[in-house]
Amino acid sequence: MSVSVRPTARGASSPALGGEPVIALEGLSMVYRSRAGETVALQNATLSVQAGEFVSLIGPSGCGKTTLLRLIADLVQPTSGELRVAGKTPRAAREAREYGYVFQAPVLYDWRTVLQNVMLPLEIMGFPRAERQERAARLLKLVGLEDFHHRYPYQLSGGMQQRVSIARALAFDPKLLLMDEPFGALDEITREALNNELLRIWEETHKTIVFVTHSIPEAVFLSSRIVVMTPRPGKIERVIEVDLSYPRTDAVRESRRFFELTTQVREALKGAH
Ligand SMILES: Nc1ncnc2c1ncn2[C@@H]1O[C@H](COP(=O)(O)OP(=O)(O)OP(=O)(O)O)[C@@H](O)[C@H]1O
Repeated sequence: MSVSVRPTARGASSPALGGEPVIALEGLSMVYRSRAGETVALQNATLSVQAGEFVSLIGPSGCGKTTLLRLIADLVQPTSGELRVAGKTPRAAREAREYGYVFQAPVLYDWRTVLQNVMLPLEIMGFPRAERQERAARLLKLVGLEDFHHRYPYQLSGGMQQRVSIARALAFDPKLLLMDEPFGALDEITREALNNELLRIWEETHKTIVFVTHSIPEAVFLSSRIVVMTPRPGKIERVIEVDLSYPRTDAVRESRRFFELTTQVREALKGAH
């Protein structure tokens, strides 16, 4: 896979990348109905994500971040509004395997090796054996696990298991990666290491990433834009452009601008309350 150098702060100028947005939502609402009553999980959300952006969704518990990701992934259907993913309806996008999904906890099969876990979606879709192996090996190299093909999930740390999940989510080489707080359960040091890894993968593969997090520094470090959400009803409060240039290194975390941006996001979250 070739490594490309991105324009600096490409997120800040991402609309200039042009073309059809990878995700376009307009006036999107989602109301869950249960015996306990109705919950407005998302109200009148409008957002568009361009190819190659790294967009984080941040907000307090229950503000609809997972719901928004699940709507994009066609795991739930909106109550009203418009949603296009890769120019298609969410259903058509799911059927065309336009996205990969990484869950909060790694969902791996204990009885399959790392390699077999990554090959699973390809196996289900009937890819020939040689191609399955070649793709899975390439993806494991991408996530830094080329020496762990024949280990089982229980033999890996939590961070390594999430890397396997990321490799598997990329099996069909989707344009879009949806990540629901994938590093939330990890200690701070491992989390920062995986943040660095994820940015490297993003820069190498040119994916579009939508990333849910509760962590302000994580959102600022990774994103080209941060979508700040409010709870009850879940709304998009503000979208903050992150004008830090890529590639981002650990030094970025200690820069004045990083501090200013984390403060800006914190203030927006407070305002949202
Ligand atoms: N299947 C469901 N049925 C009923 N209500 C639901 C369902 N799923 C989510 N909700 C409600 O919708 C709202 C938004 O939930 P969602 O999981 O999207 O929030 P979130 O921002 O991802 O929260 P967290 O940060 O805690 O994961 C919450 O009030 C939640 O209780």
